[in-house]
Amino acid sequence: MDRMAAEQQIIKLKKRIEEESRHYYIEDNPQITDQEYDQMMRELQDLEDQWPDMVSPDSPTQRVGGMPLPFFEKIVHTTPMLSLGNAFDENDLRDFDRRVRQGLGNQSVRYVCELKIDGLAVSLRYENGLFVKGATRGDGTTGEDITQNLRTIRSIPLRLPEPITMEVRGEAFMSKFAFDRLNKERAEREEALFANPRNSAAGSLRQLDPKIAASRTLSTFIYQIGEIDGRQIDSHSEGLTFLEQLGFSVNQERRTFDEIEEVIQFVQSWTIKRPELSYEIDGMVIKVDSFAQQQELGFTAKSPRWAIAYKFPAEEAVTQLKDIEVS
Ligand SMILES: NC(=O)c1c(N)nc(OC2CCCC2)nc1O[C@@H]1CCC[C@@H]1O
Repeated sequence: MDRMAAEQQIIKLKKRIEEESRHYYIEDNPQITDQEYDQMMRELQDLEDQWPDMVSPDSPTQRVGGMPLPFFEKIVHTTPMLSLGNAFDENDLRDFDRRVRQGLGNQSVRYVCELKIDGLAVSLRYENGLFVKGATRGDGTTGEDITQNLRTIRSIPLRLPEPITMEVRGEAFMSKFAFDRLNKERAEREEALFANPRNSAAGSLRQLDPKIAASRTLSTFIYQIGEIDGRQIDSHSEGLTFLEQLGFSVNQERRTFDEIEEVIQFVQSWTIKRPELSYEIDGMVIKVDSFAQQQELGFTAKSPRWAIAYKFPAEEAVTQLKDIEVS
């Protein structure tokens, strides 16, 4: 195969692999067999070995980085990654709604209600459409640069369909199935077990060797646009739809409501349906949808006045005690 043909074939393979990855990791609906996928990856790897100058950072062969790092660099977030105030019962949600309506001088309010994914908050930076940097939340202002570990997560696009410069935030997590499988493997190797999926996701992303992170099946749900060049987005729900169009994994269980009583019904329904999910949630997040209204409401010292986390009642206390971090 001559250079021109190789270049065309590499472009074609990257496009096909990208599409199949989205079907498999984002839509959870694979269109080809694992063997066919592996075959395409092998063909791409062979071509890149023959034509090394044709390897680009967004190639799926470049997800698992090189050498383990000696330590993680610190990163200061361009905009702080906020924490959330908590609501523990329905009346706390009604109080939140009252504060919001007072703050808005009794305008009508639309809420977006989301599952609160029980994982590790991460920030992803894209420049001209390329994934360039990823960090843990840290203390909300300064996090750790875990770019090479985040690159191994298949649901994180290495390149966006448009050359956008933006930052997005979301939760990296491990599904219940992946968690059970990992602990089974660790038990067989007589290694300490992870107490829960959140700890196993955090422990996996804090591995200095990207090959270990790559061996752990991690997922993401992206839930916020940080800064973004140019584009005009007026509401949180619009932002989430935009994130989906860019190929991010965005949780589908979100709903919008105009009354807090409807939010309360929805929250109660998930308190019951929670065990059916393939991943762990520790509550719900309720946000004022309009960005103009979010701006009007502003922030307290550490969290937005326009959002609140409803925390599900803790399961029997003993499960909380087990929650001891393993390395
Ligand atoms: N864990 C979640 O599913 C989640 C979510 N669905 N939405 C947000 O919204 C952010 C942006 C505005 C304030 C918090 N945050 C979430 O988790 C955060 C990460 C750190 C504190 C909260 O747990």
